[in-house]
Amino acid sequence: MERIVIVTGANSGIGLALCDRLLTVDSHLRLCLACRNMQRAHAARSTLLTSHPDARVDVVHLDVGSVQSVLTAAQEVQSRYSRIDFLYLNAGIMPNPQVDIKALFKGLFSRNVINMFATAEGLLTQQDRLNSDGLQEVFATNLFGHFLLIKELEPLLCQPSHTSRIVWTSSSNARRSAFSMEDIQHTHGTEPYSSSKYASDLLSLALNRHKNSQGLFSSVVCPGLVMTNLTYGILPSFFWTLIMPIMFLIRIFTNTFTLTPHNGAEALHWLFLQKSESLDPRAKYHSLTSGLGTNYTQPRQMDVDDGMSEVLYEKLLELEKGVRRKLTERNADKETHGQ
Ligand SMILES: NC(=O)C1=CN([C@@H]2O[C@H](COP(=O)(O)OP(=O)(O)OC[C@H]3O[C@@H](n4cnc5c(N)ncnc54)[C@H](OP(=O)(O)O)[C@@H]3O)[C@@H](O)[C@H]2O)C=CC1
Ligand SMILES: CC(C)=CCC[C@@H](C)[C@H]1CC[C@H]2C3=C(CC[C@]12C)[C@@]1(C)CCC(=O)[C@@H](C)[C@@H]1CC3
Repeated sequence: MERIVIVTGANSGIGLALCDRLLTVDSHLRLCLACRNMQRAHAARSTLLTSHPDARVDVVHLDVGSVQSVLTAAQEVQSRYSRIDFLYLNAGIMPNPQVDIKALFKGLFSRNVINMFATAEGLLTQQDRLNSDGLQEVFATNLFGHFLLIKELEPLLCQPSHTSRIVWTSSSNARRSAFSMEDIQHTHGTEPYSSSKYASDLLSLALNRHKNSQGLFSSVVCPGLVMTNLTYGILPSFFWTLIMPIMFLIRIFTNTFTLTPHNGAEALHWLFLQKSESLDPRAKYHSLTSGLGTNYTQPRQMDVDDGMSEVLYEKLLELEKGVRRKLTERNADKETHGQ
């Protein structure tokens, strides 16, 4: 049977590499690229069709950072497909990143050096802002938009006698201490990326608890450090190229420096080949690349618990209600003012 796979943020980096890898293992796939920029989406589609001329690749407009866009995209998806086999929640942002150079040098001479390179703990901060829905942009893009998408697509994801899978592109940068249940959007801190990724780890656990009985299974992945537009926003590409020999050296000690989008997509691709019964809801599946360049996937236990994941789930449901109410009011307002 033809499998239907949707990938958000599929036009570049890890998302695009994943699409290429999926089409290589299953040429009968029906792939849907869910992207915010249609020009880039069509360019990605053309690239994929060049290497896989017989593939079925669709494109749908989706800005996960906009509530209206998520609702419209979900309607479009429901009109096109009768079920979803895999939903890869991969779109993500890290706006205005700042590297703490002092902490980097201090870390280099500490016993924590390997962990520092693997997780960037204490090295990175970002500057977030409010989006047009009144939500923190990083939270809205990396987490909430995807949450809303799942809710909207439930009729396709939770079907009797059919198993559907969700895969979150999380990060080893996800940290409990960057996340606060009193401030789930991370309005007050300087690590919205870490917070949003930790929230996705919690949410995945909650989704498994609530939805496994309806045939929906959620997993979490860390692709490792990959050279993509996201990392080129941290340091310019020429700098990364300059330090490439050092990065290959570091890879020997951590294996988390996967570096290429193809390598980074390893665990996402691996999960596609696994049966839902074999998945561990508390594991984060890491893409790893050895010093000799061999790719493999390794599950590692996440720092999450059921209590916290349930509280977050309830908070997201509350927020969803509020956001929908606001949107209805805004649309009604537009109609009365003839816009
Ligand atoms: N690179 C790395 O080292 C790591 C990356 N990750 C995660 O991997 C995922 C993919 O990132 P990566 O491939 O590295 O970076 P890219 O910037 O190459 O890819 C991010 C993708 O997300 C899309 N996107 C961003 N915002 C939105 C939005 N509002 N709506 C729809 N699509 C959006 C981008 O679209 P557009 O082209 O229009 O901007 C792009 O296609 C992210 O979730 C990131 O956090 C995790 C760990 C490490
Ligand atoms: C490698 C050298 C010599 C210098 C680069 C230092 C940092 C810029 C770099 C070290 C660890 C990196 C890292 C990330 C970004 C760049 C670093 C901080 C991430 C946070 C990128 C996005 C993710 O989701 C994480 C998995 C990465 C963890 C490691």
